[in-house]
Amino acid sequence: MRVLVLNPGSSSLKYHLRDTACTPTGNAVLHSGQLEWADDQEDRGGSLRRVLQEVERDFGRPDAIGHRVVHGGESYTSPVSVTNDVIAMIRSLGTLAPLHNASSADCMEAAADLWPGLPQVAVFDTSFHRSIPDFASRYAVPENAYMAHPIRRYGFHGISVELACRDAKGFLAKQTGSLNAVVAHIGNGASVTAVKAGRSVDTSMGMTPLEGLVMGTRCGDLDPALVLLMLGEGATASDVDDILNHRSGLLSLAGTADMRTIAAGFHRGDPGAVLAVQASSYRLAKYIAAYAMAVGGPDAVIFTGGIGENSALYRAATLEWLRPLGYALDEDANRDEDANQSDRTGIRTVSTTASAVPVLVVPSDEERAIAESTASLLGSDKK
Ligand SMILES: Nc1ncnc2c1ncn2[C@@H]1O[C@H](COP(=O)(O)OP(=O)(O)O)[C@@H](O)[C@H]1O
Ligand SMILES: CC(=O)OP(=O)(O)O
Ligand SMILES: [Mg+2]
Repeated sequence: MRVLVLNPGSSSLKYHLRDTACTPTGNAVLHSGQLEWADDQEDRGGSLRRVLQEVERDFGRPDAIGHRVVHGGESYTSPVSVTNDVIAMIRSLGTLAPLHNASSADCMEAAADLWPGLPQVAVFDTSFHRSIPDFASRYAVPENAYMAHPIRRYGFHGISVELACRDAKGFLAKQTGSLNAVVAHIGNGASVTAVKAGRSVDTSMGMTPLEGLVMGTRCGDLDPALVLLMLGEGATASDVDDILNHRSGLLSLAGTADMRTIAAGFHRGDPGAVLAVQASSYRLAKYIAAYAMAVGGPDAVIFTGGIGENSALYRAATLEWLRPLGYALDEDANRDEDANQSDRTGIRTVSTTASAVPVLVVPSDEERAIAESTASLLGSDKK
């Protein structure tokens, strides 16, 4: 089945045309691309239509579309066929994922306009985290105070984390369902997940993708009283949203959210870049140590996502904090130039054999997982 996968991020849309019938290691990429979102909503619709038209012109109409949807709330625990009701629910959850959900709903409507009747499937980042127990997902605040949606930790990046675990399990030759891992998905958005016996038991993102790690432009964990102080000093809710979602994180510490630029600054000794690497890696190391407890001892720590896969500096800085717990980096294997040491799935080990826990780099492939889920829901995965 030829599935067009649409993966809208906060600032861009990644799209892949995949053939799910191919290859033992996964589905084949027939075409892929990325567009940067325009700020204005009208232009967004136009750029979306152009992407779909370009795919149709060069490859013909796909058999189905698979969408990555960041927030599925409490309603969606597995992939679903897209209907008008589903689109409305995804839009209503947009208050909890303002950088992502509206884009998914826009993609679904643009595709339905251009290709009426073409099957569309929504695959949710939140689904994998439905196994998190109440003691880890419940916030100690009154339930439902002022909120349209249940107050709890939903967690995100589940599509990426689930597939990284599946791939790592093959690499480590573990039995199905038996993997204990701590998975750090570090891209523009970043989160870390505790996986026990193949199921998510805790994750650093929360009710929204703002909690947890220091991200490209998002603050991650902070004292919630800071929000009250800002409001008290005259900021509006939208000012606070802009500050915490768009102007914080690495950007606020180093003046850029791009880890490549930060790494260059770090090696020059630029204080902002040094602080950004220290603060972001320290936050991740704290979570890894805590989640090692949550999973009852990990079989592996996994780095994935744009930074996790490509930044030797970020991985080395994180493991340095974890050295007192016996984690040991293999400096040669960790070098990005050594990425060709990986197996054919692109997985490689960057820790020494003496390390308390093996540390792996596993390529993130959300598009492969979404294409597979789409074909599977539509009953065509055997074709
Ligand atoms: N070679 C590299 N070295 C360091 N960082 C990199 C490299 N390539 C990409 N990145 C980082 O990966 C980030 C994007 O990751 P990605 O997972 O694609 O993000 P998202 O899906 O959240 O938009 C960029 O911010 C960039 O800093
Ligand atoms: C949930 C999230 O932050 O996604 P991304 O990393 O793709 O922006
Ligand atoms: Mg991403």
